[in-house]
Amino acid sequence: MPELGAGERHLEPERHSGQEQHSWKELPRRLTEMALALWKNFLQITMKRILQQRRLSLYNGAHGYEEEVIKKKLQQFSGGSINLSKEDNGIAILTLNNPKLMNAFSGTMMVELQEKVTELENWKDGKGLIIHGAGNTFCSGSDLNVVKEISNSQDGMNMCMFMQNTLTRLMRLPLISVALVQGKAFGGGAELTTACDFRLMTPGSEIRFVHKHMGLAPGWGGGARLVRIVGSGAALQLLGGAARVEPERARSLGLSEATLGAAEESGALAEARAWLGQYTEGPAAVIRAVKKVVAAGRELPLEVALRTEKDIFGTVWGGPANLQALVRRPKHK
Ligand SMILES: CC[C@@H](C(=O)O)C(=O)SCCNC(=O)CCNC(=O)[C@H](O)C(C)(C)COP(=O)(O)OP(=O)(O)OC[C@H]1O[C@@H](n2cnc3c(N)ncnc32)[C@H](O)[C@@H]1OP(=O)(O)O
Repeated sequence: MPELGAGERHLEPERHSGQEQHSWKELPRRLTEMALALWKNFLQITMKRILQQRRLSLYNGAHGYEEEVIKKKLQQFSGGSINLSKEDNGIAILTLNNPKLMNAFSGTMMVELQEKVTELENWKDGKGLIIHGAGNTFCSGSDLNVVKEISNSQDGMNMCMFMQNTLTRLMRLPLISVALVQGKAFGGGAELTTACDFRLMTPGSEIRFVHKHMGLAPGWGGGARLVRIVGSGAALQLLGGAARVEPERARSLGLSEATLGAAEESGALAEARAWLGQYTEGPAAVIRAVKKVVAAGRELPLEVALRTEKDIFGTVWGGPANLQALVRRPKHK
């Protein structure tokens, strides 16, 4: 062994007592436990972030999205209105009201749609929503007079982000939503139908993603949602072909749930109410919980969706409706 200088010492391999040798063997298990704990912590943080994100808009300042600036620009283009009627039975009717222009969206209608979605987010007794157009037609997309005025990149991107924010919030409302399609749902109007949970069509009505003919692709989120509704192949055909989708084809694609008997407004609305009523019968808290569970399953990664479902379950378990049912003991014949 070489001689050491003052203050130096031999670096001997550490010798361990029996107990210390035992703890080294435990190391893989302890490391696994630590890794698992870290993974669970990561998942919980991710879930919290996703849930927070879901409450925040899709776009914000980080994306160069200045909402007040955009709203001010859109409000320069007036015309038509978005009317909302919230009923005691928990069903709301939202009417796209610009019949002179086939219910095309003016700038002020885009801003009003956002305001109505905010009102619906704050309606705690809401269970269902029917969106339809005035004058026996659904919606012809953006008002082309407005489109001409905002055809520059910045304004176009701003309108795109504004409408995506609004339609994403519409899609996530804790209400079961139906687009009642009479007449034409073209361009942005077709995209609006995909932000609803269901579409019901009247005889002779048509959903058509005409974007290609406008030198465009969808911009209100309708492309992404269409893929989730009909699959990527059918979505590519409908978008690439700017295809006319009449009630029968819509049914076969799963784009529409039913073709109604009535073509005129009052009859079609009555049928749509009856159809939706099948799924909104019951306490608002329960119907809203059901929609939230499905919305989570539709959008979130499985483990996050499961934890979200657990949290939602906790809001109804032992609640008034649950306790009353336990007393009633309904027979599900
Ligand atoms: C992200 C997509 C989004 C965007 O890029 O911002 C869009 O949605 S772009 C717009 C896409 N929509 C269209 O291109 C539809 C254009 N309109 C039509 O194809 C037809 O109007 C119709 C919907 C098939 C109905 O045809 P018809 O029944 O023959 O009625 P008219 O054509 O006579 O329409 C009546 C009246 O309404 C005016 N109109 C219709 N759609 C729009 C619109 N999108 N913007 C502005 N004005 C529209 C039409 O011009 C008629 O008015 P008058 O000419 O004054 O009579």
